[in-house]
Amino acid sequence: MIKPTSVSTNASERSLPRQGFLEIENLFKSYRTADGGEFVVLNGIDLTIGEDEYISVIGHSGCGKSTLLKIVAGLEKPTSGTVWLDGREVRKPGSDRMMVFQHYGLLPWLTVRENIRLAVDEVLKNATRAEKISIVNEHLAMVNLNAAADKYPDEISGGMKQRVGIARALAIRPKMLLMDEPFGALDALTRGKLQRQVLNIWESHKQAVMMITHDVDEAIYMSDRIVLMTNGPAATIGEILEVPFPHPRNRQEIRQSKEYFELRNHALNFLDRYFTQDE
Ligand SMILES: Nc1ncnc2c1ncn2[C@@H]1O[C@H](COP(=O)(O)OP(=O)(O)OP(=O)(O)O)[C@@H](O)[C@H]1O
Repeated sequence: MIKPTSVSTNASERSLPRQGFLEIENLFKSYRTADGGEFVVLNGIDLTIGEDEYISVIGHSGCGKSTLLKIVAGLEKPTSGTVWLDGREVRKPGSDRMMVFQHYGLLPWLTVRENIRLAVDEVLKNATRAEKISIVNEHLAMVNLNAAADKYPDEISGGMKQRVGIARALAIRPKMLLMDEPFGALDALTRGKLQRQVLNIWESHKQAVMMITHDVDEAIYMSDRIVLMTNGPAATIGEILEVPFPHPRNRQEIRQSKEYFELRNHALNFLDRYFTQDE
């Protein structure tokens, strides 16, 4: 039997001391419409994420997942509410949070190595040249890209480009990794391999991760908790599901279990319920 963890929006609870590494408190986001009205995207999001917790966010298209991630990244401002990271309010982008996008965001005129190096130069300003070279090499190796280090983005596959994006994000040692459908553009085989690679890295250097996905199996395989969002407009968190499998996980093994089946069905039923309401 799947028991969603409670989703609290009780104001009195928010005055308790902060316990999470990332704390999203009573977050609202709306946009002005052309006719001067208000389009509410996020309607009161409360979420706490632990220092080494891997969280997935699932919801129907347009419900506001990317908006939520961009607010945590500091790329968008909330209309009201607050995001705290490690006790400090998030007001703008910072090197303590790195984003990985679905469409890579690599600079085409730089090689794989130079793309990673650029981020390291920008952020780790006090590192020596030798330290920077060693960080870049370490992260190239982490995602098995040594052989492609001197190639340009045009000369490598989509899966390899995504590995460069991940290496670049990790190389600056952020406190938190924010991933917006990082495997969404990849074929199934490459996606599976890269999911495992990201988990290997995360299992050896645990950190807070918030990942948007449309794939329930990916969310169960990778994350500690799954945040299910209701449909937009005015989306909020519907349920949060605990994933009961310890890391490291074996995809084939967990898929055989009754808990996997129940969790998957619970998440899919939640999404179906909201989809049906839309029709
Ligand atoms: N700058 C903006 N101005 C006005 N509306 C916006 C803006 N950015 C996003 N929206 C609207 O906010 C809603 C949520 O968008 P968002 O991209 O966060 O959804 P999403 O859940 O990530 O969608 P998808 O799964 O399709 O990527 C959408 O209706 C979108 O049109």
